[in-house]
Amino acid sequence: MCSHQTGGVPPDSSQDMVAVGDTPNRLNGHHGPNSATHPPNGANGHSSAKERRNPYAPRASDFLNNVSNFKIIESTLREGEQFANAFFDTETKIAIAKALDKFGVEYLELTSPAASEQSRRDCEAICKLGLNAKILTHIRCHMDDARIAVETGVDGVDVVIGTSSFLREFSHGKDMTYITKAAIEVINFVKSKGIEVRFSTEDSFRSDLVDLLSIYQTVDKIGVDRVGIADTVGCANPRQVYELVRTLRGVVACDIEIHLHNDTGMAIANAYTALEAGATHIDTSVLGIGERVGITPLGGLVACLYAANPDYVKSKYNLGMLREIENLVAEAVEVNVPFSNPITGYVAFTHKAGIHAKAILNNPSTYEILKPEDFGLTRYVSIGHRLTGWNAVKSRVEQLGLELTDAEIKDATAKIKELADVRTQSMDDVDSLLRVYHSGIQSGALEVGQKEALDRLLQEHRAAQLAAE
Ligand SMILES: CC(=O)SCCNC(=O)CCNC(=O)[C@H](O)C(C)(C)COP(=O)(O)OP(=O)(O)OC[C@H]1O[C@@H](n2cnc3c(N)ncnc32)[C@H](O)[C@@H]1OP(=O)(O)O
Ligand SMILES: O=C(O)CCC(=O)C(=O)O
Ligand SMILES: [Zn+2]
Repeated sequence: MCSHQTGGVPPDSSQDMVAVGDTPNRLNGHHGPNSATHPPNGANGHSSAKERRNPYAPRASDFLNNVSNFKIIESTLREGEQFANAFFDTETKIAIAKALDKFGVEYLELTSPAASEQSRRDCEAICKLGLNAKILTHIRCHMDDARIAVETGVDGVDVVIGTSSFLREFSHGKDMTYITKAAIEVINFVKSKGIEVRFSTEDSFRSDLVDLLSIYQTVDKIGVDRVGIADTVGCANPRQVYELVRTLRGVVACDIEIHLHNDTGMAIANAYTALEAGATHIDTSVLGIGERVGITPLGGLVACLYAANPDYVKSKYNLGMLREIENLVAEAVEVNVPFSNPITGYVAFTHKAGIHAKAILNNPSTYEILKPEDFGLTRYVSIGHRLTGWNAVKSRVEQLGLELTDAEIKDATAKIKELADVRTQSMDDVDSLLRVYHSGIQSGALEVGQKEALDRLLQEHRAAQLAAE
């Protein structure tokens, strides 16, 4: 495992690619009329929703749909602590809790105070921080745990018990009659303390539907604040999630939370679908950490819901903090942010192929559904490779303040490709080539198509550089 990472910044960003939006000063040049840094459509070049209506875009019109009306129950400090690499000392827990609170999640779920004496003390300490987020703790459906939980100062208690035949037989060994009785007792007890209570069935998607609906109906009638569905083994697909949540929505009046494991890579899609079907609360953890491969990742869920309704997501959460939070947690559990992570993966906003680069430079909406600037991040266009095109090179020529005709730029592009067929060219390599090409043209030492003359100029340039070093 590696220890440190820097999500959101391509590793060689200074080497072989250019940040679109770099200042003229830094690039030692000016912006021409078709400058790559000033796409034509609006401030950031993204078209407005009205301008480009997509018939397949998410619809919020369905009366059950909560895609633009949900709350996040952030469980890094509970489910996340179940991640194989996790050990959070008090200081780290507090740092994570504060960061998530600043980000704007509505709830923080903490490890059961019954787990250990330090867990109980940490739970109390986080309750005393006076955060905006409501603090929940997560317990077994048992009075012993409930008694400890309500003394910690939490705003609510999340109660869970397995209902699938697997867990009834091999975990707690209790039948539905016992489970229902225990649920009623624990819920009434927590309610009597004047705090929120949620009841959840573990392994819901491998439980009997009649059992599930029956127990949810019972706890709803006695005034539980929320019921929870859990895809504990990550076996559910979006259609199954939609059907179960929608069915439950017709049976209970209280809020519906969903907890989704990512064993088959479905956790984000399933969370989205659950909201479409009427779920109100989604469990997340930073980077998805949790048991095995974990649960719905906070960043991935935010990306998905931002794509559906950017204004709503921007109004709720401090999106510029996402990278910092992921780095904080990644460091705490000694993992890297994955290269392909939504939003913060180091290539999340890097465009490479010439066809993409041209369109992106004209209007970023062509190949981007998320605006990097909304997350405090930067878009990059990679140039020094064999898939480059003259439009990307032209944008660099303009950023460098060089004056070349289109024919000359195409000629220089051919040279970049030739060199990049041998090895990827760093940004410095590209810049040197363009400067040498430009001065060759200016001095009359070079004309379009004079390959050998260009090779000679480049060799002279390299020799001069070596001598200077
Ligand atoms: C799917 C999930 O992630 S659920 C949340 C998981 N979280 C945790 O496990 C929190 C950390 N856990 C712990 O610290 C410990 O497991 C404790 C303190 C909860 C219990 O520890 P122990 O008493 O030593 O029991 P152990 O962990 O070996 O077994 C779990 C016990 O809880 C019972 N149990 C399991 N799930 C539940 C439940 N949802 N409700 C009530 N009892 C349960 C089991 O039957 C078993 O009881 P037993 O002592 O009669 O055998
Ligand atoms: O309490 C819940 O809803 C979920 C518990 C859990 O972590 C799981 O079932 O995977
Ligand atoms: Zn879980």
